[in-house]
Amino acid sequence: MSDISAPPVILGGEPGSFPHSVLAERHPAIIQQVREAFPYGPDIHRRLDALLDNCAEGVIEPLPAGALDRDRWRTWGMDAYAGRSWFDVPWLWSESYFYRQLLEAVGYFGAGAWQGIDPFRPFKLAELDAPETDEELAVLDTLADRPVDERDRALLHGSLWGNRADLGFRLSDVEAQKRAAVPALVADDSETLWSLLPAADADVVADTDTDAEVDADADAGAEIAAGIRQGGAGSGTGVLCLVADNAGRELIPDLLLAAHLLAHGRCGRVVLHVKPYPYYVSDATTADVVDALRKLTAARGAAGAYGRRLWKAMTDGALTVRAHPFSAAPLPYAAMPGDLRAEFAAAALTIVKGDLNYRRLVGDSRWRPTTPFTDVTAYFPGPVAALRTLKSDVITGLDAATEAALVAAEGRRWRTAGTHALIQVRA
Ligand SMILES: O=P(O)(O)OC[C@H]1O[C@](O)(CO)[C@@H](O)[C@@H]1O
Repeated sequence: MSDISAPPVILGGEPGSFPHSVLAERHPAIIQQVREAFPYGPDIHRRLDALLDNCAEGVIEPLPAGALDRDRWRTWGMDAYAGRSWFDVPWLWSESYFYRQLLEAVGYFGAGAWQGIDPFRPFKLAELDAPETDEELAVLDTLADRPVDERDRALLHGSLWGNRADLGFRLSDVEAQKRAAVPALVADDSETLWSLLPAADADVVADTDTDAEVDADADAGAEIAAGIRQGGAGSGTGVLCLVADNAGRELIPDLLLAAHLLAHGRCGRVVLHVKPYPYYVSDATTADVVDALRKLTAARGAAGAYGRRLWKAMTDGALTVRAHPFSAAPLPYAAMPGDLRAEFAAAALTIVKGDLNYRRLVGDSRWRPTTPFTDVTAYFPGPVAALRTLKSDVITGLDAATEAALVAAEGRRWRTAGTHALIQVRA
């Protein structure tokens, strides 16, 4: 193993740096958006004001004595960081704690009327209902009769590029969606990824049924069951852990990929890891999975067929949703607890989605970009793949020529603009 002694962790304190802008500009903007999205009463407005002041000038305050997860946050570093500036502690920690404090302010965990009300839900639903989402779903009809390896690639890339759909990112960077994505990946280990899963059963019929076919089927239940039997036709019995990132336009392609892998026997079961509570604006929770499935099942054409198949997969256990508390921890995955470690160890492959999960996977440190990804993820208990669009400074696993070309063309911008993407795998 080459040099993996971790370089300094990224802090948010350097004015002009990307992390600093997230703490100083994005977080106040998010407070404002949330405030405007609900008719909260005066108490919540006061608490949001206090959080706004606290983020700008104050020091990190501990969670209130009655908070149910207070002890957990103490083990995650709250005692060490309370009393210090938001800008002086690890950025991963302060950014994560901001979302926990925002939920505190809006009464998400309280005993009152706002308990359990996701402050980001209006933004997530608006995205799910956007015409762009329907356009993306309609593309599935054109894939239905393509060879399976073409569908493999299309659905993997759909899941990868779905990671551009990140509401927190767009809140602070309204131009983000307009910038063209650069299709060439900065690292592409997709062949290794496919090699970790049993070969697709090529005899399996296309995993999409058109509405016409569904209508022709007198018994919709039989159609759904047939879809699942197709899923059983391949040879894969292994578990695929899919560590989700954003809801809506990222989660839908993630679910489509899961359905495709199940349908072609490339795994026997998918465990979808989501956040236990609203986080980083658009991160997916169980409620968001249900919304995405409803969206799919209500769609026409191939998308609807995928939706029905996924719904059935959930009810019969082929697709399970998991909301482990550590999924919203302010810590790298290297610090994961034993039960989660055992789950990932037992999986044939864990696919980790998105920028935040990448930061947690490799450690939110100032790595040299050419530090091997396989070295920094050597601690991970099983084969792991990262699918990520680049939205923060951390990067590993580049070859020197790629790094040099990116720097020559864009300076540091390629790291945070959300225009580049990667697929990295440690087998
Ligand atoms: O939804 P994603 O891909 O995890 O992106 C969220 C990322 O956005 C950021 O806020 C930076 O843009 C990071 O802090 C975080 O890693």
